[in-house]
Amino acid sequence: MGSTYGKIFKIATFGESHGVGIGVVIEGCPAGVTFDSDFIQSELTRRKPGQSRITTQRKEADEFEVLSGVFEGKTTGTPIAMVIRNEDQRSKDYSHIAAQFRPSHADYTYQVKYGNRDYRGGGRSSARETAARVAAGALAKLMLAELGVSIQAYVSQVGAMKLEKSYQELDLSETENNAVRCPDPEMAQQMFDYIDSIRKQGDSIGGVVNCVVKGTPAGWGEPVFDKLHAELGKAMLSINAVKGFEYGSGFDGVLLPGSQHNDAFYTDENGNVHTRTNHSGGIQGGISNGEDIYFRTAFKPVATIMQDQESVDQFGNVAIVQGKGRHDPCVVPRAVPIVEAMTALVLADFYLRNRSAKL
Ligand SMILES: Cc1cc2nc3c(=O)[nH]c(=O)nc-3n(C[C@H](O)[C@H](O)[C@H](O)COP(=O)(O)O)c2cc1C
Ligand SMILES: C=C(O[C@@H]1CC(C(=O)O)=C[C@@H](OP(=O)(O)O)[C@H]1O)C(=O)O
Repeated sequence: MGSTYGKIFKIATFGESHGVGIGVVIEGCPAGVTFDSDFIQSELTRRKPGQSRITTQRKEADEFEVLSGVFEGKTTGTPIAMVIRNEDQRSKDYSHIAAQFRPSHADYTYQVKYGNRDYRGGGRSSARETAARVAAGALAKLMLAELGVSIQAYVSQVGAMKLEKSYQELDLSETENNAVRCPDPEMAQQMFDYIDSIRKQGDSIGGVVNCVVKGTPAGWGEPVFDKLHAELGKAMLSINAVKGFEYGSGFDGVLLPGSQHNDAFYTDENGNVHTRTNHSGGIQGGISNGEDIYFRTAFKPVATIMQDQESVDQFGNVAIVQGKGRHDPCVVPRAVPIVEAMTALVLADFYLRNRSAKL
């Protein structure tokens, strides 16, 4: 079983990329959440491999089976187990890394830590594991939707190609209309062509996924260690290939003096407190303030490229690792539903934790 994530709404994942399958056990999901299988399946379909020319060509249906915790379309409050069987493993692509290490993948560190690693498809280190998170995250999204919270992520950058518009200036309903998942159709086409050219060169490229959460009431989060932004950061940094996280004004916030950075409060016509700007990214002191929560997550160019690379074998001898197999030239299009799922897991957990904060 993988380490658990979450305090009340908890998940643990299991499985390897080239084993029998992968799956998730969810604990702490309240009874009575409508278990919309079609929605959960559609989220898995957004993440699955083989979606287009610019993703890995591994073909997986990623259909899930529920083993427990659901009765007559509703959660029962008992552990929910979901499993997805692997169908299209091609393990011979990995024979050469049984005793060698791909630069910047997890082969070396798993070897050092465990001494016994399933090298086929990277085993447990493969991003295939994120399908299990997406299944759990989809259920968390369903719960949050009942509370009026919605989460939307999109690709904002591929290599140096960057959307300069803020999420308020974009039509986010365009995001799912192209293979890149960039809401600006023109930019999406340029990004697609660029990723495709990188793929043809046998190389890879990184990118950024932005995420916006609407409808979070003020008061979710914890004041000290488990601050809402700290848990979001941990959730994002736990996704394969993630190198950076920033929320609200992020690193650019250092450019403004406090007089411009502070988010002035006002009360609207309905008597609700809001802020005029939102450099805080919807979080102050680790607790949501009711404004939109927004953040950015940076993904590196993936390790496995179709080129020979300098490395060593497990005895420390020089080795040239060949690039083989089916890989994502750029992960961000498929990372969008993963970012959303991890966000949903964090927020579902904080909703449940917040319920005991005051009488
Ligand atoms: C959606 C997604 C797809 C990925 N696809 C690949 C891939 O095809 N080939 C690869 O080498 N790495 C891929 N990765 C990244 C590796 O899983 C990751 O680099 C590896 O586990 C090492 O972890 P680290 O990069 O976080 O240190 C992918 C990551 C994500 C999020
Ligand atoms: C299988 C998936 O993506 C895989 C993620 C991955 C990696 O190293 O992370 C490497 C490739 O694995 P394989 O060679 O076994 O096909 C990708 O295809 C998936 O996301 O479901």
